[in-house]
Amino acid sequence: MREAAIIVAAGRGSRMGGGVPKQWRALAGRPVLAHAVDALRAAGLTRIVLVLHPEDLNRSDIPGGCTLVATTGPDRADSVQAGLKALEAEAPEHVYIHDGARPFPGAGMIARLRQALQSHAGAAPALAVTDSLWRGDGGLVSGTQSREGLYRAQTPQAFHYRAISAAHAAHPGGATDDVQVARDAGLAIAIVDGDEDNLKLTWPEDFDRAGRILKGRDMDIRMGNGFDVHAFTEGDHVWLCGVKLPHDKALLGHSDADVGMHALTDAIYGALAEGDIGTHFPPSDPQWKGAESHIFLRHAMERVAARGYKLANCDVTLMCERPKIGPHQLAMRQALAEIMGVDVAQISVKATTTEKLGFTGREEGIASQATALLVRA
Ligand SMILES: Nc1ccn([C@@H]2O[C@H](COP(=O)(O)OP(=O)(O)OP(=O)(O)O)[C@@H](O)[C@H]2O)c(=O)n1
Ligand SMILES: C[C@](O)(CO)[C@H](O)COP(=O)(O)O
Repeated sequence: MREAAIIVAAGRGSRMGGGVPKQWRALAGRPVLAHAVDALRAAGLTRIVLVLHPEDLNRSDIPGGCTLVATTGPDRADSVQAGLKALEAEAPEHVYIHDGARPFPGAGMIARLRQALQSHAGAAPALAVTDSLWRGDGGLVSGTQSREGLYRAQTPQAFHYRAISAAHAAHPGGATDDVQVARDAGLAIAIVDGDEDNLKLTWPEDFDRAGRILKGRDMDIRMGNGFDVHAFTEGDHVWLCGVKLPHDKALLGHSDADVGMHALTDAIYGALAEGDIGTHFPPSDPQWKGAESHIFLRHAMERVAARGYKLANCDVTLMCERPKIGPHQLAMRQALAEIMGVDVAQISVKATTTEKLGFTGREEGIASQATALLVRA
Protein backbone atom coordinates (compact mmCIF):
# COMPACT_ATOMS: atom_id res chain seq x y z
CA MET A 1 0.00 0.00 0.00
CA ARG A 2 1.39 3.42 -0.92
CA GLU A 3 0.84 5.86 1.91
CA ALA A 4 2.35 9.19 2.92
CA ALA A 5 2.02 11.65 5.77
CA ILE A 6 1.94 15.44 5.70
CA ILE A 7 2.84 17.26 8.91
CA VAL A 8 1.81 20.91 8.87
CA ALA A 9 4.20 22.93 11.00
CA ALA A 10 4.24 26.40 9.49
CA GLY A 11 2.13 28.09 12.19
CA ARG A 12 3.55 30.77 14.45
CA GLY A 13 1.90 29.67 17.70
CA SER A 14 0.39 33.02 18.62
CA ARG A 15 -1.75 31.53 21.44
CA MET A 16 1.27 29.75 22.93
CA GLY A 17 3.42 32.88 22.77
CA GLY A 18 7.00 32.72 24.03
CA GLY A 19 8.88 33.71 20.86
CA VAL A 20 9.82 30.31 19.41
CA PRO A 21 6.90 28.61 17.55
CA LYS A 22 5.66 25.72 19.67
CA GLN A 23 6.60 22.97 17.20
CA TRP A 24 10.26 23.95 17.67
CA ARG A 25 10.18 24.16 21.45
CA ALA A 26 11.86 21.31 23.32
CA LEU A 27 9.98 18.46 24.97
CA ALA A 28 12.39 16.15 26.81
CA GLY A 29 15.27 17.74 24.92
CA ARG A 30 13.85 17.38 21.40
CA PRO A 31 11.57 19.63 19.34
CA VAL A 32 7.86 18.87 19.53
CA LEU A 33 7.96 18.25 15.77
CA ALA A 34 10.63 15.54 16.16
CA HIS A 35 8.32 13.65 18.53
CA ALA A 36 5.51 13.85 15.96
CA VAL A 37 7.77 12.58 13.15
CA ASP A 38 9.03 9.70 15.31
CA ALA A 39 5.53 8.70 16.31
CA LEU A 40 4.31 8.54 12.71
CA ARG A 41 7.38 6.55 11.69
CA ALA A 42 6.86 4.14 14.56
CA ALA A 43 3.36 3.57 13.19
CA GLY A 44 4.80 2.68 9.77
CA LEU A 45 4.33 6.06 8.06
CA THR A 46 7.85 6.51 6.76
CA ARG A 47 7.16 8.81 3.78
CA ILE A 48 6.72 12.20 5.43
CA VAL A 49 6.34 15.71 3.98
CA LEU A 50 7.01 18.52 6.46
CA VAL A 51 5.38 21.86 5.66
CA LEU A 52 7.41 24.63 7.27
CA HIS A 53 7.50 28.40 7.45
CA PRO A 54 10.33 29.80 5.29
CA GLU A 55 11.88 31.36 8.42
CA ASP A 56 12.40 27.86 9.82
CA LEU A 57 14.06 26.26 6.80
CA ASN A 58 17.60 26.83 8.06
CA ARG A 59 17.06 25.42 11.52
CA SER A 60 19.55 22.73 12.52
CA ASP A 61 16.92 20.68 14.37
CA ILE A 62 14.64 19.86 11.41
CA PRO A 63 13.93 16.11 11.64
CA GLY A 64 15.92 14.20 9.00
CA GLY A 65 14.60 11.94 6.27
CA CYS A 66 11.55 14.07 5.40
CA THR A 67 10.68 16.11 2.29
CA LEU A 68 10.58 19.81 3.18
CA VAL A 69 8.07 22.24 1.71
CA ALA A 70 7.90 25.95 2.55
CA THR A 71 4.75 28.05 2.61
CA THR A 72 3.80 31.54 3.67
CA GLY A 73 0.04 30.88 3.42
CA PRO A 74 -1.68 32.33 6.50
CA ASP A 75 -4.01 29.39 7.20
CA ARG A 76 -3.50 25.75 8.14
CA ALA A 77 -5.36 24.81 4.94
CA ASP A 78 -2.71 26.66 2.88
CA SER A 79 -0.07 24.47 4.49
CA VAL A 80 -2.07 21.31 3.84
CA GLN A 81 -2.47 22.26 0.18
CA ALA A 82 1.28 22.87 -0.15
CA GLY A 83 1.90 19.39 1.30
CA LEU A 84 -0.63 17.74 -1.01
CA LYS A 85 0.95 19.45 -4.01
CA ALA A 86 4.40 18.13 -3.04
CA LEU A 87 2.98 14.60 -3.32
CA GLU A 88 1.35 15.21 -6.71
CA ALA A 89 3.92 13.31 -8.80
CA GLU A 90 3.88 10.17 -6.65
CA ALA A 91 0.14 10.38 -5.83
CA PRO A 92 0.09 7.96 -2.88
CA GLU A 93 -3.04 5.93 -2.36
CA HIS A 94 -3.58 7.27 1.17
CA VAL A 95 -2.43 10.44 2.93
CA TYR A 96 -2.37 11.13 6.68
CA ILE A 97 -2.52 14.87 7.50
CA HIS A 98 -1.16 15.71 10.94
CA ASP A 99 -0.54 18.80 13.08
CA GLY A 100 3.11 19.37 13.94
CA ALA A 101 1.81 20.66 17.27
CA ARG A 102 0.55 17.18 18.25
CA PRO A 103 3.61 15.27 19.41
CA PHE A 104 1.96 11.98 20.42
CA PRO A 105 -0.15 10.41 17.63
CA GLY A 106 -0.38 6.80 18.86
CA ALA A 107 0.37 3.81 16.66
CA GLY A 108 -2.83 2.05 17.71
CA MET A 109 -4.87 5.02 16.53
CA ILE A 110 -3.06 5.05 13.18
CA ALA A 111 -3.74 1.34 12.80
CA ARG A 112 -7.45 2.12 13.31
CA LEU A 113 -7.30 4.83 10.62
CA ARG A 114 -5.56 2.44 8.22
CA GLN A 115 -8.31 -0.10 8.77
CA ALA A 116 -11.09 2.48 8.26
CA LEU A 117 -9.56 3.67 4.98
CA GLN A 118 -10.21 0.23 3.51
CA SER A 119 -13.91 1.07 3.38
CA HIS A 120 -14.11 4.88 3.54
CA ALA A 121 -12.76 7.85 1.54
CA GLY A 122 -11.54 9.35 4.81
CA ALA A 123 -11.23 8.65 8.51
CA ALA A 124 -10.32 10.77 11.50
CA PRO A 125 -9.70 10.21 15.20
CA ALA A 126 -11.96 11.88 17.72
CA LEU A 127 -13.05 11.69 21.35
CA ALA A 128 -16.67 11.92 22.39
CA VAL A 129 -17.36 15.01 24.50
CA THR A 130 -17.93 13.95 28.11
CA ASP A 131 -18.24 17.31 29.90
CA SER A 132 -21.43 19.34 29.94
CA LEU A 133 -21.36 22.15 27.41
CA TRP A 134 -22.39 25.77 28.05
CA ARG A 135 -22.43 28.97 26.18
CA GLY A 136 -21.00 31.92 28.07
CA ASP A 137 -21.30 35.65 27.87
CA GLY A 138 -19.48 38.22 29.99
CA GLY A 139 -18.44 35.60 32.53
CA LEU A 140 -21.97 34.22 32.96
CA VAL A 141 -23.48 31.03 31.63
CA SER A 142 -25.84 32.19 28.93
CA GLY A 143 -27.08 28.85 27.69
CA THR A 144 -26.47 25.12 27.52
CA GLN A 145 -25.70 22.86 24.62
CA SER A 146 -26.41 19.16 24.31
CA ARG A 147 -23.25 17.10 24.02
CA GLU A 148 -25.14 14.31 22.25
CA GLY A 149 -23.20 13.27 19.16
CA LEU A 150 -20.39 15.80 19.69
CA TYR A 151 -16.74 14.91 19.28
CA ARG A 152 -13.36 16.57 19.77
CA ALA A 153 -11.48 16.15 16.48
CA GLN A 154 -7.82 15.12 16.38
CA THR A 155 -5.19 14.45 13.74
CA PRO A 156 -3.86 12.68 11.74
CA GLN A 157 -6.89 12.81 9.51
CA ALA A 158 -6.51 10.22 6.78
CA PHE A 159 -7.90 10.24 3.25
CA HIS A 160 -7.67 8.77 -0.18
CA TYR A 161 -5.10 11.15 -1.66
CA ARG A 162 -6.85 12.06 -4.89
CA ALA A 163 -10.17 12.69 -3.14
CA ILE A 164 -8.76 15.05 -0.51
CA SER A 165 -6.56 16.85 -3.08
CA ALA A 166 -9.60 17.56 -5.23
CA ALA A 167 -11.62 18.61 -2.17
CA HIS A 168 -8.94 21.08 -1.05
CA ALA A 169 -8.51 22.49 -4.57
CA ALA A 170 -12.25 23.20 -4.77
CA HIS A 171 -12.68 24.56 -1.23
CA PRO A 172 -13.46 28.25 -0.70
CA GLY A 173 -11.48 28.38 2.56
CA GLY A 174 -12.33 28.89 6.21
CA ALA A 175 -12.20 25.24 7.30
CA THR A 176 -10.45 24.48 10.61
CA ASP A 177 -9.60 20.93 9.62
CA ASP A 178 -9.43 18.59 6.64
CA VAL A 179 -12.53 16.65 7.63
CA GLN A 180 -14.53 19.83 7.08
CA VAL A 181 -12.95 20.23 3.63
CA ALA A 182 -13.68 16.60 2.79
CA ARG A 183 -17.28 16.78 3.99
CA ASP A 184 -17.88 19.97 2.02
CA ALA A 185 -16.86 17.94 -1.04
CA GLY A 186 -19.42 15.27 -0.15
CA LEU A 187 -17.00 12.65 1.20
CA ALA A 188 -18.15 10.33 3.99
CA ILE A 189 -15.62 10.36 6.84
CA ALA A 190 -15.42 7.58 9.41
CA ILE A 191 -14.76 8.38 13.08
CA VAL A 192 -12.19 6.19 14.82
CA ASP A 193 -11.28 6.31 18.53
CA GLY A 194 -8.83 9.10 19.25
CA ASP A 195 -6.39 9.19 22.12
CA GLU A 196 -6.40 11.48 25.19
CA ASP A 197 -2.61 11.70 24.97
CA ASN A 198 -2.82 13.01 21.39
CA LEU A 199 -3.15 16.58 22.61
CA LYS A 200 -2.55 19.67 20.48
CA LEU A 201 -0.16 22.06 22.17
CA THR A 202 -2.10 25.30 22.01
CA TRP A 203 -1.73 27.13 25.36
CA PRO A 204 1.37 27.38 27.60
CA GLU A 205 -0.02 24.92 30.20
CA ASP A 206 -0.29 22.23 27.49
CA PHE A 207 3.50 21.84 27.64
CA ASP A 208 3.23 20.79 31.31
CA ARG A 209 0.69 18.14 30.36
CA ALA A 210 2.87 16.89 27.49
CA GLY A 211 5.80 16.65 29.93
CA ARG A 212 3.68 14.58 32.32
CA ILE A 213 2.62 12.26 29.48
CA LEU A 214 6.25 11.69 28.49
CA LYS A 215 7.27 11.03 32.07
CA GLY A 216 4.60 8.37 32.39
CA ARG A 217 5.79 6.74 29.19
CA ASP A 218 9.36 6.50 30.34
CA MET A 219 8.28 3.63 32.56
CA ASP A 220 6.34 1.75 29.89
CA ILE A 221 9.19 -0.25 28.38
CA ARG A 222 9.44 -3.85 27.26
CA MET A 223 12.63 -5.80 26.63
CA GLY A 224 13.11 -9.03 24.69
CA ASN A 225 15.94 -11.29 23.61
CA GLY A 226 16.30 -13.74 20.77
CA PHE A 227 18.74 -16.51 19.91
CA ASP A 228 19.10 -18.54 16.71
CA VAL A 229 21.46 -21.01 15.07
CA HIS A 230 21.71 -22.21 11.46
CA ALA A 231 24.05 -24.92 10.21
CA PHE A 232 26.24 -24.51 7.15
CA THR A 233 25.54 -26.47 4.01
CA GLU A 234 26.89 -26.37 0.48
CA GLY A 235 26.46 -23.05 -1.31
CA ASP A 236 28.08 -19.81 -2.34
CA HIS A 237 26.47 -17.12 -0.19
CA VAL A 238 24.81 -16.39 3.13
CA TRP A 239 22.13 -13.85 4.09
CA LEU A 240 22.98 -12.00 7.30
CA CYS A 241 20.90 -9.11 8.67
CA GLY A 242 19.38 -8.46 5.26
CA VAL A 243 22.69 -8.41 3.38
CA LYS A 244 23.79 -11.09 0.89
CA LEU A 245 27.44 -12.01 1.46
CA PRO A 246 29.45 -14.22 -0.93
CA HIS A 247 30.79 -17.22 1.02
CA ASP A 248 32.07 -20.71 0.34
CA LYS A 249 29.05 -22.18 2.20
CA ALA A 250 25.37 -21.39 2.64
CA LEU A 251 23.17 -21.52 5.74
CA LEU A 252 20.60 -24.30 5.92
CA GLY A 253 17.05 -23.38 6.86
CA HIS A 254 13.38 -23.56 6.07
CA SER A 255 13.50 -19.87 5.10
CA ASP A 256 16.48 -17.93 3.72
CA ALA A 257 18.22 -18.78 7.04
CA ASP A 258 19.13 -15.17 7.90
CA VAL A 259 20.19 -16.09 11.42
CA GLY A 260 20.78 -12.47 12.53
CA MET A 261 17.37 -11.29 11.37
CA HIS A 262 15.72 -14.30 13.00
CA ALA A 263 17.31 -13.57 16.39
CA LEU A 264 16.24 -9.93 16.11
CA THR A 265 12.68 -10.85 15.09
CA ASP A 266 12.44 -13.24 18.04
CA ALA A 267 13.73 -10.51 20.38
CA ILE A 268 10.89 -8.26 19.22
CA TYR A 269 8.24 -10.96 19.56
CA GLY A 270 9.78 -11.72 22.95
CA ALA A 271 9.45 -8.10 24.07
CA LEU A 272 5.76 -8.30 23.21
CA ALA A 273 5.43 -11.74 24.83
CA GLU A 274 3.98 -12.96 21.53
CA GLY A 275 5.99 -16.15 21.06
CA ASP A 276 8.57 -16.43 18.32
CA ILE A 277 8.85 -16.70 14.52
CA GLY A 278 7.60 -20.28 14.62
CA THR A 279 4.42 -19.14 16.39
CA HIS A 280 3.52 -16.77 13.57
CA PHE A 281 5.11 -18.57 10.61
CA PRO A 282 5.04 -22.32 11.43
CA PRO A 283 7.89 -24.27 9.73
CA SER A 284 5.33 -27.01 9.06
CA ASP A 285 3.54 -24.61 6.68
CA PRO A 286 5.03 -25.04 3.18
CA GLN A 287 4.15 -21.45 2.19
CA TRP A 288 7.09 -20.19 4.31
CA LYS A 289 9.64 -22.51 2.68
CA GLY A 290 12.42 -20.33 1.27
CA ALA A 291 10.65 -17.20 2.56
CA GLU A 292 12.69 -14.02 2.77
CA SER A 293 13.23 -13.19 6.43
CA HIS A 294 12.24 -9.55 6.08
CA ILE A 295 8.62 -10.82 5.97
CA PHE A 296 9.02 -12.03 9.58
CA LEU A 297 10.75 -8.85 10.77
CA ARG A 298 8.16 -6.58 9.13
CA HIS A 299 5.40 -8.59 10.78
CA ALA A 300 7.06 -8.27 14.19
CA MET A 301 7.29 -4.48 13.72
CA GLU A 302 3.63 -4.36 12.67
CA ARG A 303 2.79 -6.12 15.93
CA VAL A 304 4.87 -3.53 17.82
CA ALA A 305 2.85 -0.69 16.25
CA ALA A 306 -0.46 -2.49 16.70
CA ARG A 307 0.28 -2.92 20.42
CA GLY A 308 1.05 0.82 20.71
CA TYR A 309 4.83 0.55 21.09
CA LYS A 310 7.84 1.69 19.08
CA LEU A 311 11.39 0.43 18.94
CA ALA A 312 13.82 2.32 21.17
CA ASN A 313 16.90 0.37 20.04
CA CYS A 314 18.13 -3.11 19.27
CA ASP A 315 21.45 -4.91 19.30
CA VAL A 316 22.37 -8.00 17.26
CA THR A 317 25.49 -10.11 17.79
CA LEU A 318 26.59 -12.59 15.11
CA MET A 319 28.88 -15.43 16.24
CA CYS A 320 31.10 -16.87 13.53
CA GLU A 321 34.71 -17.22 12.42
CA ARG A 322 33.79 -16.41 8.82
CA PRO A 323 32.54 -14.53 6.85
CA LYS A 324 34.07 -11.42 8.39
CA ILE A 325 31.25 -9.13 9.47
CA GLY A 326 33.10 -5.86 10.17
CA PRO A 327 33.16 -4.53 6.58
CA HIS A 328 29.40 -5.15 6.26
CA GLN A 329 28.19 -3.85 9.62
CA LEU A 330 26.90 -0.52 8.32
CA ALA A 331 25.15 -2.13 5.32
CA MET A 332 23.45 -4.56 7.73
CA ARG A 333 22.31 -1.76 10.05
CA GLN A 334 20.98 0.16 7.03
CA ALA A 335 19.16 -2.87 5.65
CA LEU A 336 17.51 -3.57 9.02
CA ALA A 337 16.61 0.12 9.50
CA GLU A 338 14.93 0.18 6.10
CA ILE A 339 12.89 -2.95 6.82
CA MET A 340 11.95 -1.82 10.32
CA GLY A 341 11.15 1.79 9.37
CA VAL A 342 13.47 3.21 12.06
CA ASP A 343 16.64 5.26 12.13
CA VAL A 344 19.94 3.45 11.60
CA ALA A 345 21.14 4.93 14.92
CA GLN A 346 18.60 2.71 16.70
CA ILE A 347 20.24 -0.45 15.39
CA SER A 348 23.50 -2.08 16.36
CA VAL A 349 25.05 -5.07 14.59
CA LYS A 350 28.26 -6.54 15.90
CA ALA A 351 30.11 -9.82 15.66
CA THR A 352 32.40 -12.07 17.62
CA THR A 353 34.29 -15.27 16.98
CA THR A 354 34.12 -17.99 19.61
CA GLU A 355 37.90 -18.39 19.56
CA LYS A 356 37.57 -21.47 17.35
CA LEU A 357 35.64 -23.21 20.15
CA GLY A 358 32.36 -25.06 19.71
CA PHE A 359 30.27 -25.46 16.54
CA THR A 360 30.75 -21.86 15.43
CA GLY A 361 34.50 -22.18 16.03
CA ARG A 362 34.57 -25.31 13.88
CA GLU A 363 32.63 -23.40 11.21
CA GLU A 364 29.70 -25.80 11.30
CA GLY A 365 27.21 -22.97 11.53
CA ILE A 366 26.48 -19.42 12.68
CA ALA A 367 24.74 -18.37 15.89
CA SER A 368 23.18 -15.02 16.68
CA GLN A 369 21.64 -13.34 19.68
CA ALA A 370 19.72 -10.09 19.81
CA THR A 371 18.10 -7.73 22.28
CA ALA A 372 15.29 -5.30 21.53
CA LEU A 373 13.86 -2.53 23.68
CA LEU A 374 10.34 -1.22 23.03
CA VAL A 375 8.80 1.93 24.50
CA ARG A 376 5.23 3.20 24.44
CA ALA A 377 4.60 5.05 21.14
N1 LIG B 1 -0.51 28.78 8.42
C1 LIG B 1 -0.44 27.72 9.20
C2 LIG B 1 -1.12 27.64 10.44
C3 LIG B 1 -1.01 26.49 11.21
N2 LIG B 1 -0.23 25.49 10.77
C4 LIG B 1 -0.04 24.29 11.58
O1 LIG B 1 -1.30 23.73 11.91
C5 LIG B 1 -1.23 23.03 13.15
C6 LIG B 1 -2.41 23.36 14.05
O2 LIG B 1 -2.53 24.77 14.16
P1 LIG B 1 -2.45 25.64 15.47
O3 LIG B 1 -2.43 24.84 16.68
O4 LIG B 1 -3.51 26.67 15.33
O5 LIG B 1 -0.99 26.31 15.31
P2 LIG B 1 -0.59 27.81 15.14
O6 LIG B 1 -1.28 28.40 13.97
O7 LIG B 1 0.90 27.81 15.14
O8 LIG B 1 -1.11 28.45 16.51
P3 LIG B 1 -1.92 29.79 16.75
O9 LIG B 1 -3.25 29.57 16.07
O10 LIG B 1 -2.03 29.86 18.22
O11 LIG B 1 -1.11 30.89 16.14
C7 LIG B 1 0.13 23.42 13.78
O12 LIG B 1 1.00 22.33 13.70
C8 LIG B 1 0.59 24.58 12.93
O13 LIG B 1 2.01 24.67 12.81
C9 LIG B 1 0.42 25.58 9.55
O14 LIG B 1 1.14 24.66 9.16
N3 LIG B 1 0.29 26.68 8.80
C1 LIG C 1 -6.90 20.20 12.87
C2 LIG C 1 -7.26 20.32 14.33
O1 LIG C 1 -6.16 20.02 15.14
C3 LIG C 1 -8.34 19.27 14.64
O2 LIG C 1 -8.72 19.36 15.95
C4 LIG C 1 -7.78 21.68 14.67
O3 LIG C 1 -8.92 21.97 13.94
C5 LIG C 1 -6.73 22.76 14.47
O4 LIG C 1 -7.28 23.97 14.87
P1 LIG C 1 -6.43 25.32 15.01
O5 LIG C 1 -7.45 26.40 15.00
O6 LIG C 1 -5.50 25.33 13.84
O7 LIG C 1 -5.74 25.23 16.32
